[in-house]
Order: sequence, then structure tokens, then C-alpha cells
Amino acid sequence: MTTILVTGGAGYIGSHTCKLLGSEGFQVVVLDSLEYGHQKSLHISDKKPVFVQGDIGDRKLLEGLFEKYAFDAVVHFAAYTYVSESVKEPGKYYLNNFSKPLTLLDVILKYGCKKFILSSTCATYGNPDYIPIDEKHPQRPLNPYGWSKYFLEQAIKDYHLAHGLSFVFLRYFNASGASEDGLIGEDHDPETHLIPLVLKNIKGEVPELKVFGKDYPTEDGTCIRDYIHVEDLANAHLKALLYLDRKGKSTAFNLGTGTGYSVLEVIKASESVTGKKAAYSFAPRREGDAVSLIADPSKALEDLGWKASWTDLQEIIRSAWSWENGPKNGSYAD
Ligand SMILES: NC(=O)c1ccc[n+]([C@@H]2O[C@H](COP(=O)([O-])OP(=O)(O)OC[C@H]3O[C@@H](n4cnc5c(N)ncnc54)[C@H](O)[C@@H]3O)[C@@H](O)[C@H]2O)c1
Ligand SMILES: O=c1ccn([C@@H]2O[C@H](COP(=O)(O)OP(=O)(O)O[C@H]3O[C@H](CO)[C@@H](O)[C@H](O)[C@H]3O)[C@@H](O)[C@H]2O)c(=O)[nH]1
Repeated sequence: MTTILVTGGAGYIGSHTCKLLGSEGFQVVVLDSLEYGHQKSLHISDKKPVFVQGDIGDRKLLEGLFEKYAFDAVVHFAAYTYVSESVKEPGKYYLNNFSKPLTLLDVILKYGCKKFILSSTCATYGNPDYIPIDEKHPQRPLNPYGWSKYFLEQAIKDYHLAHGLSFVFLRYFNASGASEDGLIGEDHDPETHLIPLVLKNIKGEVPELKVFGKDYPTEDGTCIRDYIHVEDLANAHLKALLYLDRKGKSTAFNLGTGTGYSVLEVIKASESVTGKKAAYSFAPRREGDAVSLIADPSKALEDLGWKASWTDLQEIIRSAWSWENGPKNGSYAD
């Protein structure tokens, strides 16, 4: 049986990926600090992962794990993810998203593991020169979060050249939605992402919804993003593992639907799914935001055989809405 180390596996995208990998017969070991993730999100897998609470920068803990398990690959989700926070506290992001993973990489190499899948991001591109964005587009991040991922990509490329580490960078666009069975979904504290905030506003849990910026050079003046369903992202990790198994070339893939929606379009779609109005007002632009990020996902189709199956924004929002209104897997203690 193939054993995989999944860092940050108790988080939003990580838990959906663990659920899929478990059902595909992988033995999954999750390492998560639980600073943001939830252990209960792992209880729903057909085959429960082994869970270890700890930090990716803890060399002793990592060495203990690599002594115990013969990991075939590492899937690295663990990171801080808030663009605006990274502008205010860059050091926090460089430490957690760049410096600590270097310890992880050292240990991986020490124990002879040669496959690494990185959660990277479209935030490494910055404001695009052209749209949709392909993998050849120059990377010019606009915020420390994007730079922290860009630097880690560069370090991994160097480890590839020096030590033969094989890698796949999965550059996600905006993760969204919840598992189709309603068992897991987006559960961040604090929540800063657009779709869950709009839905919580509609439910009355978030009284003040701000639309950041109304003077962007887009049709309605608000930013455009490519919302990719979290189950599609999970599936891309499975495909990336299989790709590395068949000795695929180390490279990056953009993961999105290829269609962008403005902030106001997301609000309208949410109103239409829920049948209720959102109460929002305009606020100044949020620091570090790119105007428009839309993926060209064709390379992922060609090389991984991956493409988004959730292509309708309303269906994506509907899955998030079901999760928002479901039991939130509350029968398990964290
Ligand atoms: N959500 C998105 O739209 C999006 C888009 C592009 C890329 N990404 C990347 O995908 C990954 C997962 O994002 P997410 O939305 O699931 O975030 P998340 O916060 O839900 O998950 C991250 C997990 O990592 C854990 N973690 C953080 N630092 C850690 C550390 N030092 N040691 C151990 N565990 C640690 C957290 O507790 C959390 O469970 C991140 O690397 C993020 O940068 C996310
Ligand atoms: O209350 C809000 C929240 C967001 N937005 C806007 O909605 C868009 C999407 O914002 P958000 O949901 O916060 O996602 P991003 O800032 O695009 O960042 C997410 O998506 C990136 C890829 O684009 C990932 O790398 C990051 O980890 C992840 O946080 C942006 O234009 C925001 O300005 C608002 O107007 N009001």
C-alpha cells in the first residue's frame, strides 16, 4: 500500500484530498498543527488517516515520522493563506510558508523520499499581462503570501536539480464549495473568503459584507476570480500522484475552470441560489489584491488528464450553502 504524508491535511483543501486518497486506497498520514484545521474533518474518510498534531518546522517530529513510515510522496498543504494578513505581517508568512518547509524538504531528502506535491497559487502571477493565465506567464507576486509560495517553488526547483526531487506545483485559483455529500466544507476562523462570507451574510451571521474596491478596470468595477471546486482540487492531487508515479516531468499546473466571476457576480449568484438578498456595501480596495485571475487549465488536461467537473458557479455555491446549513459533522469532537 502506498503511504503519503499530507501536511495541513486537516485544513479545507487538505481534508477533501485526504477523503479522496483514502477512498482510492492510499494510506494517509496527516501532520497538522490544528491552528486552522479540524481533526473532525478527517473522521469522515472511508479509511481514516493517521493523524499527528505538530508543526512542519519540527525536525525531530518529522524525523520520527519518516523513521516510522516509508513515505512514497509528500503532499504539502500546510501554510498560512490570508493575502491581506500577509501584507501586514510578512514575517509570519515567510517563516511558515517558506522557511519551515525547508526543514521538511531536508528531512524528505534525508530519508530518500523523492516526490513532492506543493499547494501553490495563482497569487504567484500577480496582475496578469494576459488572460487566461497559462503556466508560462511571468510570476510577479503582489503580496508576501504570493512571494512566500514563489520562493518555495524556486527552492524546490533547486532541490530538483541538486538532489533529484520530483515535484508538481499545483497552482490553485480560488478554492470554493464543499463536498457533495455535505460532510466537509470550508470552516475557517476567521473567515475571509468571499463565498462563505456572502453566505454567512445571507444567513445573518455576518452583518457587514464589504465589497473591496469598485473602481477596478473590470466591467462592474470589482475584482474577478476563477472559483474552482474543492473536490476538483482534491482530484488533481490524486492525478498528480499518479503522474509522478509514471515519472512525469517535474512542472507546474494551473488549476481553475477557465471562467472568471466578479465579486458582484458572486453575490448575485449567491442570492439566486439561496433566494435571499445579501446586505453589502462598498469599501476601499484591499491591499495586495490582483484585479483579475483566470486560469488557462489546458496543460493540466493534457498532462494530468484533469479538468474541472464543477463548472457552474451556482452549483459550486449550492454545495457551499448545503454545507453551511448542514450538521457540519458536529458529532465528532475536535
Ligand atoms: N483556499 C484557496 O483558495 C487556496 C488557493 C491557492 C492555494 N492555496 C493553498 O492551499 C493550501 C491549503 O489551503 P486551505 O484553504 O485548505 O487552508 P487551511 O488553512 O484550511 O489549511 C491549511 C492547514 O495547514 C495547517 N498548518 C498551517 N501551518 C502549519 C504548520 N506550520 N505546521 C503544521 N500545520 C500547519 C493549518 O492548521 C490548516 O489545517 C495552502 O498552502 C494555501 O496556500 C489555497
Ligand atoms: O469580504 C470580502 C472578501 C473578499 N472580497 C473580494 O473577493 C475576491 C476574492 O477574495 P478571497 O475570497 O479573499 O480570495 P483571494 O484573496 O483571491 O485569495 C484566495 O485565493 C488565492 C488564489 O486567488 C489563494 O492563493 C489564497 O490562499 C486564498 O485566500 C477578492 O477580490 C476580494 O477583494 C470582498 O470584496 N469582500
